[in-house]
Amino acid sequence: MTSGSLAAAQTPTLRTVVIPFTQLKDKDADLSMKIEEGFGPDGLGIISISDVPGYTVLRQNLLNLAPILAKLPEKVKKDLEDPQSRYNFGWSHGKEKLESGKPDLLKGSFYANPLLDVPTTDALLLQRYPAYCGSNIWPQTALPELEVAFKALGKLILDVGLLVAYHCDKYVSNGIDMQSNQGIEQIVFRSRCHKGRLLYYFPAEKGNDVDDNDSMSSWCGWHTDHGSLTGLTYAMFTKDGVEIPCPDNTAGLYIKTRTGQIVKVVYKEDEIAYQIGNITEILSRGRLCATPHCVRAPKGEKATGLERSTFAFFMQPDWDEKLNFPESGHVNQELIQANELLTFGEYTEKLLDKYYHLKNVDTPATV
Ligand SMILES: O=C(O)CCC(=O)C(=O)O
Ligand SMILES: [Fe+2]
Repeated sequence: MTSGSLAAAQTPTLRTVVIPFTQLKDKDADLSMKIEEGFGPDGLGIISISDVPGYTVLRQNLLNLAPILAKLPEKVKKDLEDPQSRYNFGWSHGKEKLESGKPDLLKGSFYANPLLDVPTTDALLLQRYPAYCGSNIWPQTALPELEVAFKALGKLILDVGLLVAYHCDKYVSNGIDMQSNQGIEQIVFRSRCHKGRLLYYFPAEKGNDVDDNDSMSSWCGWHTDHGSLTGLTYAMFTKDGVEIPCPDNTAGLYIKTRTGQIVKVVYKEDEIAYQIGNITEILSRGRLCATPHCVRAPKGEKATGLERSTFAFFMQPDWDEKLNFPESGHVNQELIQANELLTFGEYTEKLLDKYYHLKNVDTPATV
């Protein structure tokens, strides 16, 4: 056994904190214990919502399309690319970099705003914030079902996410003075630049493990998401397009807890998982913590031909949202002067200026 697989074998597998939808939609319910257990300073960093009406079918409808999209002719996929937005809209394959610095050919992504096809036509804004303000590109002839399925699932994950955000705000405002319109719920509700990402992890070829360094983050590198809140589906594993249960239980999503322990997290197929992004950690003054996570590829014989499809929905503030940054004690605070009022777009721009070399290190649509 190599050191990497030894580490995986010793890594505990933990269940997410689960909130049934009926409780979540009750605005009078006191979910503070669960929010703290999931997102608080000692929390695991992930909460899943069970029994969301209509979710199972919408998940299947979209995830089934990921392998079909990835196998469209190269020419068709090329027409779905958008270099202007640095591949933050439409099809993206091999445009991002892995932790090793090599181009990421392991997965293909399709990005779109599930709520707005054209968030703005302002040329200056488009030039300044192409990753946020760009327009959707749908495969209208090659795969017309994609637009319908993407928008339907995205809308549902956002609606449930707004309820999660409501309960997060209730928990946070219990401890600190927060202006009512500065909560996550309002920020997410007002935004015009949400981003959905349909992910397809290509299968390993026989005898050619994707995981040459045997690391935990072999399929998707360690990162925290940049925005407010991320919704995640349970991934679908397929072989030759036919759904199968994942044959390697060390493959999947891993999280680094607040104490630095790495755990594999599991949730059920019909649950929607939510994680906290960096901006929420900053605005909540650390009461809700961003979630470091990565994805481990399956290994060995069993991995041959195994494909993984999933969907992430990045709920992020509008580019124009003025953010009330705390004076101190948060990540990236060196970028912000005391009492400086920055919009989310300006803040992202500063991050990109400072960390340009990190741009596209496996965190597209997140910075
Ligand atoms: O593939 C996954 O399950 C997670 C992907 C992810 O973390 C991301 O796209 O930010
Ligand atoms: Fe992520």
